[in-house]
Amino acid sequence: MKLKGSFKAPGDKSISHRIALFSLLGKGRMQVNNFSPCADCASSLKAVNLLGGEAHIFGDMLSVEGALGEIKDSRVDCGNSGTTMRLLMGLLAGRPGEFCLDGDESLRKRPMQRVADPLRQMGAELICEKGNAPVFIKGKELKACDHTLSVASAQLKSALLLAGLQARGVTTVREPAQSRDHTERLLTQCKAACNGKNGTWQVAQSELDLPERYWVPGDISSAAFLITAALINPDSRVMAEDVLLNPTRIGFLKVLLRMGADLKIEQQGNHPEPWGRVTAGYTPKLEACEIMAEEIPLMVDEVPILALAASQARGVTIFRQVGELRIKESDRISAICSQLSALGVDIRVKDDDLLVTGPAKLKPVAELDSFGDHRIAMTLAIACALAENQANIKKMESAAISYPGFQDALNGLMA
Ligand SMILES: O=C(O)C1=C[C@@H](OP(=O)(O)O)[C@@H](O)[C@H](O)C1
Ligand SMILES: C=C(OP(=O)(O)O)C(=O)O
Repeated sequence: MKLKGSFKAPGDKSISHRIALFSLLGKGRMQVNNFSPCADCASSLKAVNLLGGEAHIFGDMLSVEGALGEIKDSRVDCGNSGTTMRLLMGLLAGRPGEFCLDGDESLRKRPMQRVADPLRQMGAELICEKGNAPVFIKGKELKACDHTLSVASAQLKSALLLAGLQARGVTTVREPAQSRDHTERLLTQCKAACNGKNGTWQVAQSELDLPERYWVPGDISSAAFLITAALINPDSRVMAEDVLLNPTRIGFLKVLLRMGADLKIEQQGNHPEPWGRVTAGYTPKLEACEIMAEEIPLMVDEVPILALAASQARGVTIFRQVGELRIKESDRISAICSQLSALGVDIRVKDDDLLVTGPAKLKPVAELDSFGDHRIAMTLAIACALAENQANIKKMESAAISYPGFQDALNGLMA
């Protein structure tokens, strides 16, 4: 299969979530262009409107009003979105009122204790039985805390920084390795009392001053599927335009460059975040490499598609310490191992390391399972395109959780 041409991924999901949810702590009217149309961000928008905010979407243009109105419903369904739930835990912990955050079957299995525990240290009152959703919150007056996180998680960091904006004193958050920094960037743009560097951030009580206009660059995590597809399919060359190039999100591009990929990264702007263009061309001789534990948070959502790239590289690619992937929308380690093995890939787990030996010739299969996980679904769709195999991928529709136009974008490049 040959892929040719350029494409624009939808607005970045992580940034879109934050833009929407932060409006609950801000003032002013904001117009957001290229807001993500995905199902996960729709959960955040719904939450904003229930919790007294005002968010209206027209195509990919979002209009949000910072002033808080009446709470319409304090029970919020976060759907499949871990980001919506965890950020709301931090945001609501210091708000007067009682709230209940729930989600779908997958979200109900994901750990919330890691957020609840440090929030309780700040005086928050939260109940999440066995550490899972539903999460009940009784808003309390919060006091600042100095947190040292045991896991590099941007969702956990963000929840604590959002709580810190409502707490008495200066809240410090230290992470063991750098994770995506959209919260820190946006808080700075909203003139919050915050500062920091190298994985240590401090915030003090502040209201957010929402920017009048905000443009969301394309989602590099969504673009990753089509970029990788071009690298592994003969005669292919694609260009991802207007895409986010934040250094804390492009770990997978750096790994692919180490593997010898024909990749060109051109930064074209720095506002509101670094963005530009990525060109990817077929690379017949990808070489295996070792990916260190501290690199994983910088590419955490790209591990499934990178594992497929590794299956086409010569030698053993080792992803160190990928345990966090077990607690995403599915157990992504088990999902990629079982599904790529079914396609004939030599893929194994040793402790928390993932080992992929290539190059593999993918074999045709009748059926594959995404386990309802969007990133697994899109990885398998790219694998099937490479194998020229029309397998039925169970719950392929889950791709819309982050990338509603995925199939059309892939077809468009194949035409
Ligand atoms: O903060 C965010 O927007 C996200 C952080 C990551 O999760 P963790 O921070 O829990 O690793 C990532 O997997 C998720 O897709 C989005
Ligand atoms: C893990 C993801 O999202 P969330 O944690 O917000 O559900 C993802 O988009 O891959």
